[in-house]
Amino acid sequence: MASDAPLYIGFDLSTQQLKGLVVNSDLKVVHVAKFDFDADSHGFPIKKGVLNNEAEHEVFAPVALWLQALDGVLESLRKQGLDFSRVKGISGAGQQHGSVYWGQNAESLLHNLDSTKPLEAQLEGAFSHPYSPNWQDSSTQKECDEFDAALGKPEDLAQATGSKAHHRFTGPQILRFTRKYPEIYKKTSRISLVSSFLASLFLGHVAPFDISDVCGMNLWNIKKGAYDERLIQLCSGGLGVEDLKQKLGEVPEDGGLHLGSVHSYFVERFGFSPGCTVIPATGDNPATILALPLLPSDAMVSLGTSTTFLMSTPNYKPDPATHFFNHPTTPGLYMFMLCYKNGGLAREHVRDAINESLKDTPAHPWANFDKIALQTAPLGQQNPMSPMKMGLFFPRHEIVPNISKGQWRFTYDVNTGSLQETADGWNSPQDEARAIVESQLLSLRLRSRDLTQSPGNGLPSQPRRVYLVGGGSKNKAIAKIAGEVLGGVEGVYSLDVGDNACALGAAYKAVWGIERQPGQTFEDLIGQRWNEAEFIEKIADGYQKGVFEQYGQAVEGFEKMELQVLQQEADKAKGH
Ligand SMILES: Nc1ncnc2c1ncn2[C@@H]1O[C@H](COP(=O)(O)OP(=O)(O)O)[C@@H](O)[C@H]1O
Ligand SMILES: O=C(CO)[C@@H](O)[C@H](O)COP(=O)(O)O
Repeated sequence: MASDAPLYIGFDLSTQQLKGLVVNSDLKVVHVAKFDFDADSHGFPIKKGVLNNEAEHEVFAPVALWLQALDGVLESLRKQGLDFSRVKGISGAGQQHGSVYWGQNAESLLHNLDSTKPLEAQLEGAFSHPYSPNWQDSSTQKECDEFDAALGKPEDLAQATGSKAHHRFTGPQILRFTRKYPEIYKKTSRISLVSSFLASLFLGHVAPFDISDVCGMNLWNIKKGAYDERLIQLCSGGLGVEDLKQKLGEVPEDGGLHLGSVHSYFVERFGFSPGCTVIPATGDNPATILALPLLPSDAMVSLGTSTTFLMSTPNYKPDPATHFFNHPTTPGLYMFMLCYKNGGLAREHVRDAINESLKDTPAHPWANFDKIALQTAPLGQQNPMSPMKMGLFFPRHEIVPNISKGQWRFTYDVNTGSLQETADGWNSPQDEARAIVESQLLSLRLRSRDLTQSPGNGLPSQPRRVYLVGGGSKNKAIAKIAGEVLGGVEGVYSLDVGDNACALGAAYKAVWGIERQPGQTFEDLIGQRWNEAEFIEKIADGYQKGVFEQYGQAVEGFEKMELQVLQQEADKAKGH
């Protein structure tokens, strides 16, 4: 490839780090840089990228941290020798739902960036509020109840916006903000999502929301393609409907839109070409499905801080337990998503408990966890007559099911259908290595079973392929169990970029935005350039007759277990 051939950057501003990944027009990765918030930042008392106010169930991140991270990633790419003048397009991905509150002087500070100074030094004053509510926040139960009731029932909100109300969704978060900080809200000039915040930095003015990421707000009526007036009215908290609309701004439909050229700050400081174009940044989950030409029969499981299950589908079938978003690039397609707060960090708790109980912290911290998970029989069953062990492991308040933090252990007798809450027969924490992975995967299987179809030949409904991405996708033990629980006629795959799928999807979005022919879809352009043999690897078997059916029976017990815990929690709340 010529030494002046075009390059494209995708950024991933997630919970625990910012990544920047550079690809060429052939979709090959040429640079990756990472800024780990806990390890690489200075001046912020964060843990796992966030701050907590336990008393109010708040979780939030300092916005200035992200500025420091962007300075760091760009410097790191420069050190790697990236020729910024070859970069033709920039796009990005942001952790979903988080909101950034810009102050009155934001546009002028963004416009007048001084290329001799880092971003953090000159934009700290651009925000009316220094923190962005994080997706792990659960402070908005009251506001969620109001959103769920605003159109009738939670089902009606899901039908309109793709999701029932969720603590982390931006609409309920903004409503709480109007109540907790009315004066700051009034002084806020614009509200960005984390994705549009990222695009704003490169553009040098506040960027519009992305057509997919806007669906994570409980404000956007997906079928109408417009904000829902009743929800905007509620969200404004009585502080002005038109004012809120102005703070939110327009939402362009085209995910490949040319938002404008990169700001001169980046041209002067890093040597970007003045013609380098900014393409809308989207949510981290929508970006993840752009990391490969995903077929509607495929499933992706993102094992990041959160666990998410993603499918691309032409069928809009909202349900209060799931999420639908506009597809980030392709009108007429939707993205189906399940999201769990208790993903990577919950598995880490079990991993650490096992290492502690063995008084052994191996060089590879997952070694004991993996070994024990693989040595344990599916569902801890010694033989088909013995009861299945299953549990819920929630160090944080979970999203689906909506259950507060806690840990529950059960046994389930398939032959009698009897379910018992008991730790008898459990060897903790050892048994929990397999049980936590199974628990997370059984929840995915339970909630996605209506979207999968039989691949033919009399086989049961299941995905064609399961693609694992995110930090946990490196883990072969988890991959093996994923194939056993979820199936996948062609197997379980990982991308050769490992945990960088989200940044890769953002970079591909930039390639498509710049190089597409008129009317050419993302799937068509990426499909033509995609080199399957080079880009993905089969890491585990998928469907295995016998064990898949065994987990099918476990799903029944798992559903019962969730309902029982939900009921117990509801009774506890009523003081029974
Ligand atoms: N070998 C591994 N096995 C299991 N989980 C892992 C492994 N390596 C990393 N992880 C998990 O990956 C998570 C981070 O995933 P990543 O996708 O990089 O983060 P983010 O959610 O910030 O995008 C961590 O919480 C960690 O538990
Ligand atoms: O809340 C959601 C999706 O609804 C999360 O998936 C966030 O988007 C953060 O993701 P990661 O940091 O785990 O990638």
